[in-house]
Amino acid sequence: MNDVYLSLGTNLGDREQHLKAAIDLLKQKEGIFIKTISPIYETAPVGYVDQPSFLNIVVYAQTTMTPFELLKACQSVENELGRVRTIRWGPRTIDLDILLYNNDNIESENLIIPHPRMFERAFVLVPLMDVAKKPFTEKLMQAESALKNMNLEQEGIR
Ligand SMILES: Nc1nc2nc(S)n(CCO)c2c(=O)[nH]1
Repeated sequence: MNDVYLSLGTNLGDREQHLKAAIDLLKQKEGIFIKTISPIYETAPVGYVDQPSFLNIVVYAQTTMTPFELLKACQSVENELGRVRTIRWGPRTIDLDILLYNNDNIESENLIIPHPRMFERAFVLVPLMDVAKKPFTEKLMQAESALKNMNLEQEGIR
Protein backbone atom coordinates (compact mmCIF):
# COMPACT_ATOMS: atom_id res chain seq x y z
CA MET A 1 0.00 0.00 0.00
CA ASN A 2 1.18 3.52 -0.77
CA ASP A 3 0.51 6.63 1.33
CA VAL A 4 -0.71 9.57 -0.75
CA TYR A 5 -1.90 13.11 -0.05
CA LEU A 6 -4.23 14.88 -2.49
CA SER A 7 -5.21 18.55 -2.58
CA LEU A 8 -8.74 19.32 -3.82
CA GLY A 9 -9.96 22.80 -4.74
CA THR A 10 -13.11 24.27 -6.29
CA ASN A 11 -14.44 27.76 -6.93
CA LEU A 12 -17.31 27.28 -9.35
CA GLY A 13 -20.94 26.30 -8.81
CA ASP A 14 -22.01 24.33 -5.74
CA ARG A 15 -18.50 24.06 -4.33
CA GLU A 16 -19.30 21.81 -1.35
CA GLN A 17 -21.22 19.46 -3.62
CA HIS A 18 -18.25 19.29 -6.01
CA LEU A 19 -15.95 18.31 -3.12
CA LYS A 20 -18.40 15.63 -1.93
CA ALA A 21 -18.82 14.29 -5.48
CA ALA A 22 -15.04 14.20 -6.02
CA ILE A 23 -14.54 12.22 -2.79
CA ASP A 24 -17.31 9.78 -3.79
CA LEU A 25 -15.78 9.29 -7.24
CA LEU A 26 -12.35 8.67 -5.68
CA LYS A 27 -13.90 6.11 -3.32
CA GLN A 28 -15.34 4.27 -6.33
CA LYS A 29 -11.93 3.92 -7.95
CA GLU A 30 -10.51 0.43 -7.48
CA GLY A 31 -7.30 0.64 -5.47
CA ILE A 32 -7.92 4.00 -3.75
CA PHE A 33 -8.81 3.90 -0.04
CA ILE A 34 -9.68 7.26 1.52
CA LYS A 35 -8.39 7.40 5.11
CA THR A 36 -8.67 10.99 6.36
CA ILE A 37 -10.34 14.13 4.99
CA SER A 38 -9.38 17.58 6.31
CA PRO A 39 -11.95 20.21 7.26
CA ILE A 40 -13.10 22.45 4.38
CA TYR A 41 -11.28 25.79 4.18
CA GLU A 42 -12.58 28.86 2.32
CA THR A 43 -9.50 30.47 0.76
CA ALA A 44 -8.67 33.55 -1.28
CA PRO A 45 -7.51 32.71 -4.82
CA VAL A 46 -3.75 32.45 -5.24
CA GLY A 47 -2.12 33.15 -8.60
CA TYR A 48 -4.96 34.41 -10.78
CA VAL A 49 -6.72 36.55 -8.14
CA ASP A 50 -9.63 37.87 -10.24
CA GLN A 51 -11.88 34.87 -9.54
CA PRO A 52 -14.20 33.60 -6.77
CA SER A 53 -12.78 32.25 -3.50
CA PHE A 54 -12.02 28.54 -3.29
CA LEU A 55 -13.01 25.73 -0.98
CA ASN A 56 -9.96 23.57 -0.29
CA ILE A 57 -9.35 20.27 1.44
CA VAL A 58 -6.52 17.74 1.63
CA VAL A 59 -7.18 14.01 1.63
CA TYR A 60 -4.92 11.30 3.02
CA ALA A 61 -5.43 8.01 1.19
CA GLN A 62 -3.76 4.68 0.58
CA THR A 63 -3.51 3.24 -2.91
CA THR A 64 -2.31 0.25 -4.88
CA MET A 65 -2.02 2.49 -7.96
CA THR A 66 1.26 3.73 -9.37
CA PRO A 67 1.73 7.52 -9.32
CA PHE A 68 0.79 7.72 -13.01
CA GLU A 69 -2.31 5.54 -12.56
CA LEU A 70 -3.27 7.82 -9.64
CA LEU A 71 -2.77 10.88 -11.86
CA LYS A 72 -5.10 9.36 -14.46
CA ALA A 73 -7.67 8.58 -11.77
CA CYS A 74 -7.54 12.20 -10.52
CA GLN A 75 -7.87 13.52 -14.09
CA SER A 76 -10.86 11.25 -14.71
CA VAL A 77 -12.55 12.62 -11.56
CA GLU A 78 -11.94 16.16 -12.85
CA ASN A 79 -13.42 15.26 -16.24
CA GLU A 80 -16.41 13.45 -14.69
CA LEU A 81 -17.18 16.64 -12.74
CA GLY A 82 -17.02 18.68 -15.88
CA ARG A 83 -13.65 20.35 -15.41
CA VAL A 84 -13.14 22.54 -18.47
CA ARG A 85 -9.61 23.96 -18.77
CA THR A 86 -10.36 27.44 -20.09
CA ILE A 87 -8.08 29.97 -18.37
CA ARG A 88 -5.08 28.02 -17.05
CA TRP A 89 -5.23 29.44 -13.54
CA GLY A 90 -8.91 30.37 -13.77
CA PRO A 91 -12.08 29.17 -12.06
CA ARG A 92 -12.72 25.40 -11.99
CA THR A 93 -15.42 23.02 -10.81
CA ILE A 94 -12.76 20.80 -9.24
CA ASP A 95 -8.98 20.54 -9.18
CA LEU A 96 -7.14 17.52 -7.81
CA ASP A 97 -3.38 17.73 -7.23
CA ILE A 98 -1.15 14.90 -5.99
CA LEU A 99 0.98 16.41 -3.21
CA LEU A 100 2.95 13.43 -1.88
CA TYR A 101 3.29 9.75 -2.80
CA ASN A 102 5.12 7.94 -0.01
CA ASN A 103 8.46 9.74 0.21
CA ASP A 104 9.00 9.38 -3.52
CA ASN A 105 10.46 12.00 -5.82
CA ILE A 106 8.98 11.96 -9.28
CA GLU A 107 9.92 14.41 -11.99
CA SER A 108 8.39 13.91 -15.39
CA GLU A 109 6.69 15.91 -18.13
CA ASN A 110 3.22 15.75 -16.58
CA LEU A 111 3.87 14.72 -12.98
CA ILE A 112 6.15 16.23 -10.33
CA ILE A 113 5.97 14.87 -6.77
CA PRO A 114 6.28 16.42 -4.20
CA HIS A 115 3.94 19.00 -5.82
CA PRO A 116 6.28 21.87 -6.78
CA ARG A 117 4.08 24.66 -5.45
CA MET A 118 2.77 23.02 -2.29
CA PHE A 119 5.24 24.78 0.04
CA GLU A 120 4.09 28.24 -1.04
CA ARG A 121 0.37 27.46 -0.64
CA ALA A 122 -1.28 27.91 2.76
CA PHE A 123 -4.44 26.46 1.19
CA VAL A 124 -2.46 23.21 0.88
CA LEU A 125 -0.21 23.25 3.97
CA VAL A 126 -2.91 24.05 6.53
CA PRO A 127 -5.30 21.19 5.60
CA LEU A 128 -2.25 18.94 5.07
CA MET A 129 -1.36 19.50 8.73
CA ASP A 130 -4.86 18.27 9.63
CA VAL A 131 -4.39 14.90 7.95
CA ALA A 132 -0.62 14.20 7.76
CA LYS A 133 -0.08 10.72 9.17
CA LYS A 134 3.32 11.52 10.61
CA PRO A 135 4.00 14.65 12.62
CA PHE A 136 3.56 17.33 9.98
CA THR A 137 6.99 18.90 10.40
CA GLU A 138 8.63 15.52 9.76
CA LYS A 139 6.52 14.96 6.63
CA LEU A 140 7.13 18.54 5.47
CA MET A 141 10.91 18.33 6.06
CA GLN A 142 11.12 15.05 4.12
CA ALA A 143 9.17 16.48 1.20
CA GLU A 144 11.00 19.80 1.22
CA SER A 145 14.45 18.18 1.19
CA ALA A 146 13.32 15.90 -1.62
CA LEU A 147 12.27 18.93 -3.63
CA LYS A 148 15.58 20.69 -2.85
CA ASN A 149 17.51 17.61 -4.03
CA MET A 150 15.51 17.52 -7.22
CA ASN A 151 16.21 21.21 -7.84
CA LEU A 152 19.92 20.71 -7.12
CA GLU A 153 20.00 17.81 -9.61
CA GLN A 154 18.06 19.90 -12.10
CA GLU A 155 20.63 22.71 -11.85
CA GLY A 156 23.34 20.09 -12.33
CA ILE A 157 24.83 20.92 -8.95
CA ARG A 158 24.93 17.29 -7.86
N1 LIG B 1 -6.98 29.50 -2.75
C1 LIG B 1 -6.74 28.81 -3.88
N2 LIG B 1 -6.13 29.43 -4.92
C2 LIG B 1 -5.89 28.71 -6.04
N3 LIG B 1 -5.29 29.10 -7.22
C3 LIG B 1 -5.29 28.02 -8.02
S1 LIG B 1 -4.67 28.01 -9.59
N4 LIG B 1 -5.87 26.95 -7.42
C4 LIG B 1 -6.09 25.62 -7.99
C5 LIG B 1 -5.15 24.61 -7.40
O1 LIG B 1 -4.02 24.50 -8.17
C6 LIG B 1 -6.24 27.36 -6.16
C7 LIG B 1 -6.87 26.72 -5.05
O2 LIG B 1 -7.23 25.51 -5.06
N5 LIG B 1 -7.10 27.49 -3.95
